[in-house]
Amino acid sequence: MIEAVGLTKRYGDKTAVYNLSFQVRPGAVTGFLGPNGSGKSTTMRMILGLDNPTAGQVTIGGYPYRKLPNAPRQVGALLDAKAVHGGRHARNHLLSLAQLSGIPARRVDEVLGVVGLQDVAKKRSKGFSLGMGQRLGIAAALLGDPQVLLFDEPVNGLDPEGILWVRNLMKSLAAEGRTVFVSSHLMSEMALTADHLIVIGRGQLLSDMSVKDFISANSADFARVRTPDTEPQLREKLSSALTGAGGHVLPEQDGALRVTGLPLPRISDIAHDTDVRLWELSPHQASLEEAYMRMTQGAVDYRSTIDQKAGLMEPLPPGAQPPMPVPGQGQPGWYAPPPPQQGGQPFAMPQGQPGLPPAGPYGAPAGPGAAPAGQPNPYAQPAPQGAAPARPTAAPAQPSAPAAAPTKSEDAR
Ligand SMILES: Nc1ncnc2c1ncn2[C@@H]1O[C@H](COP(=O)(O)OP(=O)(O)OP(=O)(O)O)[C@@H](O)[C@H]1O
Repeated sequence: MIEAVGLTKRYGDKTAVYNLSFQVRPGAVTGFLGPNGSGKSTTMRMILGLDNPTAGQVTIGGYPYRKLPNAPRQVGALLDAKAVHGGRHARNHLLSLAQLSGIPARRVDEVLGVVGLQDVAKKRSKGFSLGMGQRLGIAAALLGDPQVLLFDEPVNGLDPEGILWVRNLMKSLAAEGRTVFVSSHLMSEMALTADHLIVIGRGQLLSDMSVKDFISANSADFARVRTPDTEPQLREKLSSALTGAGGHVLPEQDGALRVTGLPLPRISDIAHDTDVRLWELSPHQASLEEAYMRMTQGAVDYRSTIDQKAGLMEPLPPGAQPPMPVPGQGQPGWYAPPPPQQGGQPFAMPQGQPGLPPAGPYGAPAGPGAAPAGQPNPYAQPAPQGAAPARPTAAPAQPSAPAAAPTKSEDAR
């Protein structure tokens, strides 16, 4: 088991991880999710002893990584697939790692087979594609047949078949009773791969629960209702009637209404009773991707500005309509509205925290992410009430590269 308690990491005045406490249990795949720069890699480096926590601690099987007996045989990790000597053959790369850890050479050939690189074993890794590099990194993680495995974005650059292979590999490693901790940006992929999810934003814990609980807490059903575009007053009329009947109504970007709290037949009856024609009445379920976006939207550091494409766009011909955005399909700035529980938490709380105090800054639950005694929360700047999170007007500076040097990452394997 991996256990973090009050884990905090500061780089100068930058707080990368703040008071993070969680457990990663054996026999399950635990997904580690968070937006760019939220502290996933930093946390993984601290787990692997590549960075020292500023405060708190993290242990594997009760030991900090550096004190773990025979660590390379107990813990395997893929942190940075590019942390490879490009001039070495794939097999030689693995062989050198194996020799450093007292792992027999035959194991190298076994893992090359497991990751499907046996045919390119004698090729220099600098000629490898992104996906082949990921496979080589996974082979290195598996080398010591460890009980604890950490993967930082293992599906990065893999084709659909590779993604499926990684998914099945993670599951089978967990089914063998191993501890599998895997970071990703892809909620949809994690929903298929992981049993448990830990979500962080700006270095703080946002959610710690099983995928099953995450789905039931966040996949609210809703109805999409459209009235004739040509008669906006009908939309207003229906909206008031639905609200009066106890529904919760929110506008969609394309002019439709998103209704929760009323079953479809009731919506239909209300429309009929108020003499409003409908162009659409359809059942929907908020996707996990939407729930994740909603959960992390206050903790996103790097956001694109709208590309104005000044002078590049063809003017629309007179009378033509711009293309309709499709809800949930990633149009810039579109987020699902909050789930139906009005006045409740915007998202479900971590396990074992019933009756938590109100959400902390950036939607972080005040419980697990709350400032430890005597330590001010560096993120505790009040967000403007009711306002969307501020968007930078210019692209922010590129975050500095993580500190883990290739040699260090190799040590961790
Ligand atoms: N060595 C370092 N020195 C200074 N700042 C750092 C260092 N390593 C990470 N950071 C900062 O800490 C924050 C967390 O970075 P980290 O790489 O852990 O995030 P992440 O969640 O892994 O991001 P991504 O999903 O983009 O890989 C970022 O703001 C980053 O700039």
